[in-house]
Amino acid sequence: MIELDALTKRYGGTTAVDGLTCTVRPGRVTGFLGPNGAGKSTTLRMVLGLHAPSSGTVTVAGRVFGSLPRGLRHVGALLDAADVHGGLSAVGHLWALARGNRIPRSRVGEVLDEVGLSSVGKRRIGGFSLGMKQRLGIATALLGDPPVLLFDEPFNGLDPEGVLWVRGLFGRLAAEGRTVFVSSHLMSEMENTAEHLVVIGRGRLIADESLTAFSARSAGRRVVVRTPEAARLAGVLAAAGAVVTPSGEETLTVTGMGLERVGELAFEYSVPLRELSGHGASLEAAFMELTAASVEYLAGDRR
Ligand SMILES: Nc1ncnc2c1ncn2[C@@H]1O[C@H](COP(=O)(O)OP(=O)(O)OP(=O)(O)O)[C@@H](O)[C@H]1O
Repeated sequence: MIELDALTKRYGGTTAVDGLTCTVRPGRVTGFLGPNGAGKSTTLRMVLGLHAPSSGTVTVAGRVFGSLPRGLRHVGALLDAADVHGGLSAVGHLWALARGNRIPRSRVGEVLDEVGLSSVGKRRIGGFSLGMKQRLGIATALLGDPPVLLFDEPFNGLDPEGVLWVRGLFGRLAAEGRTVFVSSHLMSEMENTAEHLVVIGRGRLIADESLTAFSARSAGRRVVVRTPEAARLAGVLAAAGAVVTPSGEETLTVTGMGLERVGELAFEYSVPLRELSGHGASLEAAFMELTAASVEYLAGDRR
């Protein structure tokens, strides 16, 4: 597992990662979510020992990763798919890495097969599309058959078929008992990918919970109630602190009060109901709301 303890990184006056504490567990896909500039890449670089923390610690399987020999066998990572030597072939690139990490050559063919690049293995990487580079980056991460895998924005440049394939792959890797930590700035990408979420904003932890718990929190935010006595019910609900908006002759939209309480009050005041339903914000909207205060740049500078 990956353990972050009060992990902090400062660049001059900017605090990119600010006292982050969490544990990323094996056997499930953990989504690492945050708006642009939240500190995701910086965190992943510290996990890999590429950047030293200003304070706090991060360990992989109980050890600082930089101190582990033959790194690719312990942690596989896709950070920046474009960061490859364009003059090499995919096979050449992977061979070089396999040699440096004492990984058998046979793994090169296996991982190219796994990511669907076998037929272009001998072609120069410089001619690859962004999606092909993403696949090569994933092949690189898988090369050492590591128990811990990090992926920074792996969906970038992938077509819908590619997105589905990556989701399936991550699910399989997690089911094999590996730790799979995947960053994204889009909740929609994580919705069908991750089982657990770590959400950050401006370098700070905002949420560390299952996707189910996150969904439950965002569901039922708006209650729609239909009754022939809409005006009377509106008065009762407003007096109890809800914000009530009529949306039709018999229909009210209620916020600031849960579905159960609306039902209880209607019962208490003998208001007959024809509909009582909870409507959630989309997960994307819930995520945006959660991180709104920590977005680095807002359109129109609405800060
Ligand atoms: N080498 C650096 N020098 C100075 N500031 C940096 C450096 N690297 C990152 N930062 C700053 O740290 C903050 C976090 O950046 P980081 O790239 O980790 O965020 P991110 O969540 O990965 O964003 P994105 O989704 O845009 O990739 C930003 O304000 C960024 O400008």
